[in-house]
Amino acid sequence: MTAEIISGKEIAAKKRLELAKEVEKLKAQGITPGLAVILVGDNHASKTYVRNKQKACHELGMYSLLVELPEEVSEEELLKKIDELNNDPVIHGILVQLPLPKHIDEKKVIDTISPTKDVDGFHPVNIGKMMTGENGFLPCTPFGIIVMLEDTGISVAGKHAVVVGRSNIVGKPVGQLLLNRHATVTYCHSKTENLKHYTQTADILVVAVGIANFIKADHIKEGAVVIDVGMNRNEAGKLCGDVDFEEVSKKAGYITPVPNGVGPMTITMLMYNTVKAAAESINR
Ligand SMILES: Nc1nc2c(c(=O)[nH]1)N[C@@H](CN(C=O)c1ccc(C(=O)N[C@@H](CCC(=O)O)C(=O)O)cc1)CN2
Repeated sequence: MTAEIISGKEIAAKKRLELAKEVEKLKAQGITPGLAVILVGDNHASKTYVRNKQKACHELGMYSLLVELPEEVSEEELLKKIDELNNDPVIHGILVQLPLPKHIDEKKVIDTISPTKDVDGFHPVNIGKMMTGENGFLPCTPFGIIVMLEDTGISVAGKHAVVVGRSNIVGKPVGQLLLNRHATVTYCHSKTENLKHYTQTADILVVAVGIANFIKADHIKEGAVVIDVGMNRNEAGKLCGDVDFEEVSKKAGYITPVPNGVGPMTITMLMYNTVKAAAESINR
């Protein structure tokens, strides 16, 4: 079997066309969705992601504000800036690009963002809402994975979904979102014994471990849906995922590539959440 490629790039482009129309409608009502991105320090990768977020805003006709703070900024100053943005009516969404320097408590920072502007979906209020299935903001990468599955016509209900990785940003929430859609979910992680025992029974396998080419063909079941959230550099410095695409794509039913798989969906769902925040601000 040769897997069908799920192109996040193509699905993201289609979703952005739909979003552009929503932005137009909001603008006709006098509201321009506005996103504030806070970048602390000069991490090269973070700068690229932030630039791409700004570009996406501009392409959709949204307002984007970049707040650049030096690596040495104090936690207090950062929290003060967030508070200012919480009270700024032209800003509907706020995100602090991660990772943050070691001297800043990430949890405190996330907790300071107003849940109504938390377009990353990382605030405990939004995480709680996700768990109970209430209306809130869903974290962008897990949300993007669900949209990719839906767009490809892959049904989740009743399927065995195995998530390898348990980060707060990807692993835990993607398992919850799959559970909310009636999958039977198994979480695996670095302490899991006999990983293959679980991955080989997965109808849907989501991998977010941060180890290049970690998942091999013998980890998966013939015809499985394989979602690769990894973003690593191989020995040659080439971008690659957590899944050995070369061999796994010969056995899987569907597979996401790296690049152009899950990655482009992350920024698209961020735009979606910002438009949603702007629309919901009308009724407050
Ligand atoms: N506040 C946040 N910080 C971080 C998040 C996040 O969702 N919110 N996620 C990641 C970084 N990230 C967005 O911020 C992100 C990473 C990768 C991509 C992407 O499109 N990747 C491309 C490849 C890019 C390349 O060539 O290097 C792909 O997979 O095709 C988008 C967003 C950590 N921080």
